[in-house]
Amino acid sequence: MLKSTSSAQAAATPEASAIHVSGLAKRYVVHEKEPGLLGSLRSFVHRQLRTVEAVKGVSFDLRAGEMVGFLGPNGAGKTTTLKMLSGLLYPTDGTVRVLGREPKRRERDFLRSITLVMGQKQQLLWDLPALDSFLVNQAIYEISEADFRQTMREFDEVLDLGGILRKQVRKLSLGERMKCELAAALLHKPKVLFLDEPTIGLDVNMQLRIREFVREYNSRYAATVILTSHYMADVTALCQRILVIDAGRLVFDGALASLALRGGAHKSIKVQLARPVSHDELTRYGSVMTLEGLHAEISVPRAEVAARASLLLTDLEVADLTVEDPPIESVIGQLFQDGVSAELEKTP
Ligand SMILES: Nc1ncnc2c1ncn2[C@@H]1O[C@H](COP(=O)(O)OP(=O)(O)OP(=O)(O)O)[C@@H](O)[C@H]1O
Repeated sequence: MLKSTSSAQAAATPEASAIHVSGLAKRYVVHEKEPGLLGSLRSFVHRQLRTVEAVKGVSFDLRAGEMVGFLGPNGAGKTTTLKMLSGLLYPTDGTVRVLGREPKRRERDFLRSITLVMGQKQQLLWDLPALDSFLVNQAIYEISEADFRQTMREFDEVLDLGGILRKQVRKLSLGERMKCELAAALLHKPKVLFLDEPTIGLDVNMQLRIREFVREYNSRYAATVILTSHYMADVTALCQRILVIDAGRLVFDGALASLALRGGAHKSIKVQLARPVSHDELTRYGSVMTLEGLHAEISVPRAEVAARASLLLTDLEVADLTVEDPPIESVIGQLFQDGVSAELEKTP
């Protein structure tokens, strides 16, 4: 697994970690059945079982107050890992400690100090106003009336909950519901947050609002946060360190910047042309990523950016030219495409 030096230096020792994970593994045994009645009968007589290795020997340590992005393609093992960290699933193998406790024991103190928010699952009661679910949580977590009011005021400042708390949850928009879900999950002021796709399906403004809320909560309460998101903007806005998991294995643990640099052996030259140029013509300067009308994006080796840009400016009529790092999602996408996990496993 690849570790960037900066993160290795910053990494917590197991004893001092808010979250300590070592050799964590989860295997699911899946019952497989052919479709149809015949399949059901066959499976009744002879059960076909298959083992899915969802998480394979994952290890990392997080310091208290650290906010880490947990990335990986679909089915990589992110949700399974978060469920093990929050005690919803028993690990098949390995050690997990969250604030010194073993999640699978689901001890009272442990449950009071964590929260798991899953963007795709809802915890609020569907037919009741969100406020009713908040009151249920107030009772469950034994939050005093004064603390409850104070927390509601704080959350309202960032999330603007005013007009929506008394509406039936099923009548809320997705964004409004997500704001309430987050607030309800954090009412008891947990010290550790597992956020699984908290912004999924939300528009850009609402994503910003949720991000702002998470940032504010993290800085106000020094909470440790693990965040999964398919929106890289969430991760780049909130996390300096990222963990990348692929096919159940941790393939990168380090600074976001160093991953961008590692994957970014290329840069993008974006040009606005003054007159149309053919695709073939542009390939002389690099690999043409897009060409739409007079706008083109060309990927060039990092070391040759200056030379290629100056050639472009000399040869063609250019109205505007900018040089940019490729977006981090394309860097990560490229890493997976190149079969990087196999390659990185060999990296000491
Ligand atoms: N309850 C289950 N029983 C059997 N297999 C499961 C179960 N839950 C997850 N899996 C399998 O484990 C693997 C990891 O799934 P997981 O949900 O952890 O991935 P993920 O990284 O969260 O994916 P996504 O980004 O799509 O949510 C997948 O192959 C999935 O099919």
